[in-house]
Amino acid sequence: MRSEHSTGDIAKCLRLMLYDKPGHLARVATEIGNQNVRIGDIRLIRSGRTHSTRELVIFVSCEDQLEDVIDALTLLEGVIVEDVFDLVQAIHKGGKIATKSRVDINTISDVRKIYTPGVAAICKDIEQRPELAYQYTAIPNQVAIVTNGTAILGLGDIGAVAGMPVMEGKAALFDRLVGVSGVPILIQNHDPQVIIDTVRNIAPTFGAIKLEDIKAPECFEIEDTLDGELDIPVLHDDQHGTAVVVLASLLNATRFSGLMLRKSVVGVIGLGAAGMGISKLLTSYGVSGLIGTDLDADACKRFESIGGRACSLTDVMRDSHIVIATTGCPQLIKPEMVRKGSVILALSNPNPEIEPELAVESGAAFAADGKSVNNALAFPGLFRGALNIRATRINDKMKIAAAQTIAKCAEENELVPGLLHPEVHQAVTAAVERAGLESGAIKPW
Ligand SMILES: NC(=O)C1=CN([C@@H]2O[C@H](COP(=O)(O)OP(=O)(O)OC[C@H]3O[C@@H](n4cnc5c(N)ncnc54)[C@H](O)[C@@H]3O)[C@@H](O)[C@H]2O)C=CC1
Ligand SMILES: CC(=O)C(=O)O
Ligand SMILES: [Mg+2]
Repeated sequence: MRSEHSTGDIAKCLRLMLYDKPGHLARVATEIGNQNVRIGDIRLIRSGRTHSTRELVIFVSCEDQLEDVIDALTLLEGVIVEDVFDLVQAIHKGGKIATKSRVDINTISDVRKIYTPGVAAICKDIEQRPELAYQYTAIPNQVAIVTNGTAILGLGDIGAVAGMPVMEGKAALFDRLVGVSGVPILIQNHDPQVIIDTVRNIAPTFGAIKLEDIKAPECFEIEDTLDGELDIPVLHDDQHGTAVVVLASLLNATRFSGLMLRKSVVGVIGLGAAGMGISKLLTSYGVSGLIGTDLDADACKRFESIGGRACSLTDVMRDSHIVIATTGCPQLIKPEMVRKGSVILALSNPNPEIEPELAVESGAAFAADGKSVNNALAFPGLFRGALNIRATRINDKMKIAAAQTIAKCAEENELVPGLLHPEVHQAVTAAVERAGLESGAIKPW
C-alpha cells in the first residue's frame, strides 16, 4: 500500500541479499518507490552463484517510514534484509578528526631527531627567540575551535560535549578546504570570565581563536575581551563568518533583483550572535535601513544601540525588502507573511524559519536556507588569509573583501557558490590577505 509519509532526507543504508536474476533489483526499487521513498547510491557488495548482496541508500522522513520499507521488502520473495544502518551515525563512528604526524618515523634515528634528545635544541632556540615557534612548530597553522555549548546550531544550550560533532565538523572542513588544523576546545561553563581566562591561558598553542556556538549576549563580552587582550585573531564564527556569507548573498540577490543594497530595508529576525554580527557588518558596508525583532528586550536594545530600529515580526515581514532570520525557530515565517518580491534568508540550522521553496511559492524573489548560506563558505578563507599574513585581527575590511570574493565566485542566478567550489576558499584567502595587509591588520615582527 502507498505510504502517507512524504519523501525525506534521513539517509539510511539497507544491506539486502537478493536473488541474482534479471529484473529482481528493479522489483526491489519499485517496492521502495511505492513507499514514497527515494533511492540514492546502490553498491554491489558480494556476487554469489545464486544471490548477490547490495547496499542501497534510501531517504526516509522518519523511523516509521523506514519500518514500512523493511516490512514491504521482507514480504518480497527472494529478498533478505541483512542490515539497516544510519549513514550519518556511520560517518561519525570514532569521531571525524585525528592528530597525525607530518613526519616519517621509520628509524630510531628519526625518533632521536623528532623527539628527545634532538628536540631539546629546538626548544632552547625558541626559548631564546620566541618568534621561532612560528617556524618550528604547528602553532601558526592551528586554530582553537572554542565552545561552551550554549547555542549549538539552533539546538540551544545542549552542552559543550553534545556540541563536539559540530566542532569536529568545522575542524574537518578547515583541514579539507584550507589545510588549517582546527582543534576543538570544549569548555563546560557558562561564566564568560571562565571562558575568557581559559582561552587566554591556552592561546599560546594557537595562531588564531575561533569561537563557535556560544550564545548571545555572553559571546559579545567574550569576543571583545579576548580580541583586546590577545595579539592573534579572535573571531566568533556565528557573528562574523555568518555576516560575511550573508553580505555575499545580498550582493548577488540585490544585483539580480535590481534592488540597491545600501538603500534597501533589511529586516533581521533574531538579534542574537548571528543577527547582531550580520547587522554590524551590513551597517559597516553602508546599509542604513535596518529593522529587527527579537523576543528578548535586551537584544532589541543592543540592536538599537548600533542604529537599528526594533519592531514586531509582522512589521519586519511587511516592511523589509530583505529578511534575514537567525532565531533557531523552524517554521517561524508563515507563507502569508512573505512580502512579494522580497529576498528571504532563513538561516537557522538544522531547520530554517521557512523552506526556501515555500518562500518562493509564497512570492519571494529569492530565498535560501542555512545549508547553502552557511558560514562554512567564509571561515576557512578568513582564518587561512589571516594566518598567512600573521594578522593580529580580522577587521571589517577583510570581512567585506571576503564577502565580495564569495559573491563573485557564484554562478549566474546563484546567491553563493557551493561549499566545495574549487576556487572559492583560495580566492577568499587571497582577498583577506590583501585587505589585511592594506588595512594594517598585522603586527611587525
Ligand atoms: N547559516 C549559518 O551560517 C548560521 C546559522 N545560524 C543559525 O542561527 C540561529 C541562531 O544562532 P545564534 O545567533 O548563534 O544564537 P543566539 O542564541 O545567540 O541567538 C538567537 C536569538 O534569537 C532570538 N529568538 C529566538 N526565538 C525567536 C523568535 N521566535 N522571534 C524573534 N527572536 C527569537 C533569541 O532571543 C536570541 O536573541 C541558529 O539556528 C543557528 O543555526 C547561526 C550562525 C550561522
Ligand atoms: C552554521 C553555524 O555555525 C550554525 O548554524 O551555528
Ligand atoms: Mg555555529
